[in-house]
Amino acid sequence: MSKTVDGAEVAKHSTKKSCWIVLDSKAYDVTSFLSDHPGGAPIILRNAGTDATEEFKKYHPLSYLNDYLPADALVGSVDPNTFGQLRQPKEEKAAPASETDDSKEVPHVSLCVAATDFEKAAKAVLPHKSYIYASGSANNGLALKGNIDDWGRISFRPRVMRNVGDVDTQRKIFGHSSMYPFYISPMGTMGAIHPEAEPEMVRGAVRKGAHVVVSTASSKTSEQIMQSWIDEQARLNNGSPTVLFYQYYMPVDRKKAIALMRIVKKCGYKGLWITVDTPVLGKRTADRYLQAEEALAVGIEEESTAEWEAGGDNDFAPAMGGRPVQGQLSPHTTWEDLEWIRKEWEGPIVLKGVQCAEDAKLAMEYGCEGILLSNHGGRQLHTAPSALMTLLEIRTYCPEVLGKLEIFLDGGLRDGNDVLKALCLGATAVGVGRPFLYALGAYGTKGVERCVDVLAEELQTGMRLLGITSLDQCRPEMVNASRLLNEMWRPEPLNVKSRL
Ligand code: HEM
Ligand SMILES: Cc1cc2nc3c(=O)[nH]c(=O)nc-3n(C[C@H](O)[C@H](O)[C@H](O)COP(=O)(O)O)c2cc1C
Repeated sequence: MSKTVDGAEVAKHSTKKSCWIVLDSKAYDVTSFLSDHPGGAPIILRNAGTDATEEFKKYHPLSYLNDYLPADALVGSVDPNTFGQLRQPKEEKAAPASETDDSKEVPHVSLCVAATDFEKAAKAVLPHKSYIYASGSANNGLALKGNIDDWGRISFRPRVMRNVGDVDTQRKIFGHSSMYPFYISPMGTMGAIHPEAEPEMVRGAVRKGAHVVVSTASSKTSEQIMQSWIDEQARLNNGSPTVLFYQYYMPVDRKKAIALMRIVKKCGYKGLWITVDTPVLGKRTADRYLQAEEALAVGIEEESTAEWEAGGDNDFAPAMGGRPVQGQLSPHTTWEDLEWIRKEWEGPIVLKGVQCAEDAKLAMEYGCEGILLSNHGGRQLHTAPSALMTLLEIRTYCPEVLGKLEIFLDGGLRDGNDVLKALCLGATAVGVGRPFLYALGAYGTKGVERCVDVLAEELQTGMRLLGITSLDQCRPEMVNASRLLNEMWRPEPLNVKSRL
């Protein structure tokens, strides 16, 4: 039996020298955990001496208390009659005036006419920290900018007079029909974006018949997310083609890695998207500024995270706030790991984050069923290539990959016509990330549905104007990629003579 403590006693421990926090009606002494917390010390300090259960649940399951806190951190159960004596949390830092829109009003969802419109709406309602998390990119943002720009640097070569009365936008991903050739990209920590988190996103997707790739770093468990799919399907008499795939950050610990894969399999996820572009976390500049400001605000200087991000002896995956997450991803992963993964996972495997022709070829040789050309939405390597650039490399240097693997692209897709360009160049389907996250943040399920509709309408119009009625008719000659091809990587010519 643990002892009982008063709220007033807990409230006294609200500094970095002695920091207690109430979670699930129990008080914990987290003083020594502060510097280990992957979400940073400031967020816990802001909640020191308070009941932080609801805030905590936004980001992680209660089971984390057992998983990550030492057993002696438990101080005792809080006397329910003394909850009123607990401290109230410190206000979250407001966004700097330059960062905010004048109005906090969310426009009516029907005013979101383009996928890019959801960002403004989300910025108006999301806590500043959540918006920074969603919108952030690596270093000075050039990789993200390149992603968006490159879609505009390919133009169409349409055919006319081809009877385009009816168009069919359906596409199969590993045999699973989707209403559209785009799916919702995996994005972690949706609890910071919407209180219902991933299930809210899934409900919108199921209603519209679009597939979803669920992130390992989700706020809800794989089981909870799958349950939301089951429930929504039941509500629709199992009438939606939507299926869920799983994005896998390989835990460092092999036992944990296998256990996670078994859960994913048992839940019924239809494919494993293994993220390979994140051996360490990229430098999320906007998050870093925010963390430094938060740390100063609660009276601690931001400790350097350089050591963590280099991987070191600890292994980490991305976290909101730009901090590494302990034990979720190994910088030591190699191609050979695919062998044991294959033994555990019979379904399709997609490598998420392939960024050059050589690796595309290796993925094929190692027996993967798909590759996702992606630079993680410009959040990882500074000036990493856009997915389009990588696709052009593959077409040039190892076109055999295109016939063998399912090819996916993501990053910067903001228009149904971008989707069409990818398909003309041989993609099976594409992933869309931030627009759906912003739509979720601003409008919940309704926003997710609207975002699907916006992209779908552009796609249908684009197909008609391009002169096709089904996606099988997409051809490389329907786009002009010359500008990008001019800039594509070429091997150094072998006959270059040294001037030395
Ligand atoms: C006191 C016990 C706590 C433990 C054991 C704990 C544990 C963790 C762990 C393991 C992570 C890594 C990310 C993940 O796996 O999801 C994390 C991230 C995070 N935590 Fe905590 N945490 C605690 C308290 C809190 C509290 C009280 C808050 C907020 C009020 C908070 C907010 C966050 C945030 C914002 C992140 C980054 C989100 C992410 O990347 O998923 N944590 N925490
Ligand atoms: C907020 C956010 C969180 C993300 N979380 C993950 C993740 O947990 N796992 C992963 O493989 N990719 C993650 N990504 C990358 C996306 O899956 C995808 O590659 C990228 O967002 C596509 O670019 P777009 O946002 O420009 O559409 C995340 C992206 C964002 C914006």
